[in-house]
Amino acid sequence: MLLELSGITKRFKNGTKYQEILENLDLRIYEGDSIAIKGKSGCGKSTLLNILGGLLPFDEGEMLFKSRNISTLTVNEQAEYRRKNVGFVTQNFHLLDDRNVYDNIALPLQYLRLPKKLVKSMVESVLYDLEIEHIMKRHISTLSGGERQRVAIARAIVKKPAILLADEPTGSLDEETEEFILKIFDKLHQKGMTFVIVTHDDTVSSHCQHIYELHHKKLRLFRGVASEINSLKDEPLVL
Ligand SMILES: Nc1ncnc2c1ncn2[C@@H]1O[C@H](COP(=O)(O)OP(=O)(O)OP(=O)(O)O)[C@@H](O)[C@H]1O
Repeated sequence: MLLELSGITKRFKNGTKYQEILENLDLRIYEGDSIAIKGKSGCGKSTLLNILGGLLPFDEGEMLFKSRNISTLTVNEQAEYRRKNVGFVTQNFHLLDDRNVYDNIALPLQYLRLPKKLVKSMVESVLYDLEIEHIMKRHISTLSGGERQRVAIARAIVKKPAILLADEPTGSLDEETEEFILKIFDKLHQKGMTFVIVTHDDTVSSHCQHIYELHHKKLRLFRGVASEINSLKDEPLVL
């Protein structure tokens, strides 16, 4: 198993009160899984994605990555976990506007201190896969939304992460660009990449093996293998 969440509870402090967002949530992710997470606005999808990515601490429970307990790692060790294993595609891309496409994609590899030659060949390979070689010298600020999204995906996958986390990856794209992005995810899935996509879009989730809904602070399975989720105990299974 790649990632295992057991009994995760997450609260945010708003003023003097605590708001519980996730309660005793369980999830098992196997290598090569493609998972969609749906749910109403504000139900905690991004919170869950940030926990999976090691960006957000939680209050109770345990998260194991390849049997290693992530919650007990130091801040530096958690940063290392993210750098090495997690690719993130966020809603607003978080690209560096004043740098070109090549530099943005190369950044995660530079953080890993890989040799320049290797960085070049890895960036070129992903530029080719995402059909964005022709814009590699363009500054991010000059790109369209669809182009930015492809660059954001390229940057997330260039280091071949163990898991790719994507928050509404087709959120503001037109149909044609969405189709292209979905083909990329299909190809990545065929190559064995594991990913979790937060999405409102049924077309996007239909490309995933397992579809969960975040509902009442827990996950319930919409489509997939029921034995892979423990939190179904209290929830109806909709197939
Ligand atoms: N840092 C924070 N401090 C306090 N409250 C927060 C924080 N981050 C998120 N929340 C609250 O937690 C709840 C869940 O937020 P989250 O962004 O995870 O929802 P979501 O399901 O991703 O929503 P959307 O679909 O609208 O993007 C919301 O009520 C939000 O206001």
